[in-house]
Amino acid sequence: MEGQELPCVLIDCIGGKHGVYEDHAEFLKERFCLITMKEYLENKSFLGKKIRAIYMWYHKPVINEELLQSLPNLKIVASSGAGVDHLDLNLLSSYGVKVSNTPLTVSTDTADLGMALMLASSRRLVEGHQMAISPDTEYFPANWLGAEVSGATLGIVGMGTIGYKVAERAKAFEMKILYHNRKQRNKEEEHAVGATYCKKIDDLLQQADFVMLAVKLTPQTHKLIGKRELQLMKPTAILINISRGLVVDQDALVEALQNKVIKAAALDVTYPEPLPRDHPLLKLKDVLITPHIGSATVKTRHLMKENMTESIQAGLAGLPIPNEVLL
Ligand SMILES: O=CC(=O)O
Repeated sequence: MEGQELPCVLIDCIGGKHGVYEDHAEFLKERFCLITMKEYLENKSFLGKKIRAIYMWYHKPVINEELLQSLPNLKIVASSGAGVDHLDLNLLSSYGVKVSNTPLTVSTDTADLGMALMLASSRRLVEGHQMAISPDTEYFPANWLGAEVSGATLGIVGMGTIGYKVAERAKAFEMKILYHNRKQRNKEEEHAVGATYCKKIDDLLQQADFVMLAVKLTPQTHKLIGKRELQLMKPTAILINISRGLVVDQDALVEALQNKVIKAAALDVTYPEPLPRDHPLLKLKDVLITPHIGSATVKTRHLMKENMTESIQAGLAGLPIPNEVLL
């Protein structure tokens, strides 16, 4: 690359709680001229014309029409993760900007986390830990009861890449697997993991001991699980959400948990994130919340960075973009 000008790529910032990891930034700097939002805002008219791609790490920087108008040479937005509900795809397309994501990279870890949430909530791991480390050493594990995962019925809502990986894992736990897809049934995959298709989500909700949400957030899945759906679930059932908070009507979930309509919930996603500290979900004993960490492992985040880099390079070279998100 010596002697050649590196393409300018906008990032939010480096380091801190939300920025691009320092070692990722080093990798990126060998390939791109990185411009942080702060640098861009200080010299908008000059840098705006130079920026050709946005490396959008966990939804940052926020892209709106004002930003798009000031980046006349923007060709591609590489977004980390699978979901693209934080992007206005129509708006980007109207500016001729392509979009990529990293769906395959995140699926294994997200499915692993789904299993971890299912096991942790059913076996009450967080409560158990609190008890084990409490000053009161006179606790009685003999009266400690959870729900069994092995052999139980798992209902997967959304058998996409992540949902399928959850099913593969659940098979090893000898679970009975039900699934519901809004659009298509995949008989081959279904057969491979021994899953049963439920045309109606209601059938799945009524039978499952664990309901795992792995759908994309779209207008059709917005608050897909509300009061009616929660009431269909067994009073012993546990709801696990590894998709997006807005797939669940959170007020209805709080009410269902308070009234023991369902047993428990394990959520990697909520709305907003994080929840306000006085939110009722944070006060309920049968709720386990993780801070949206589906893909948060060293290996996956590293692969995401590589995928995003490849997409930017392909987009700028006019080549087919790996993981291009089409409208
Ligand atoms: O939430 C994470 C993702 O969309 O991959």
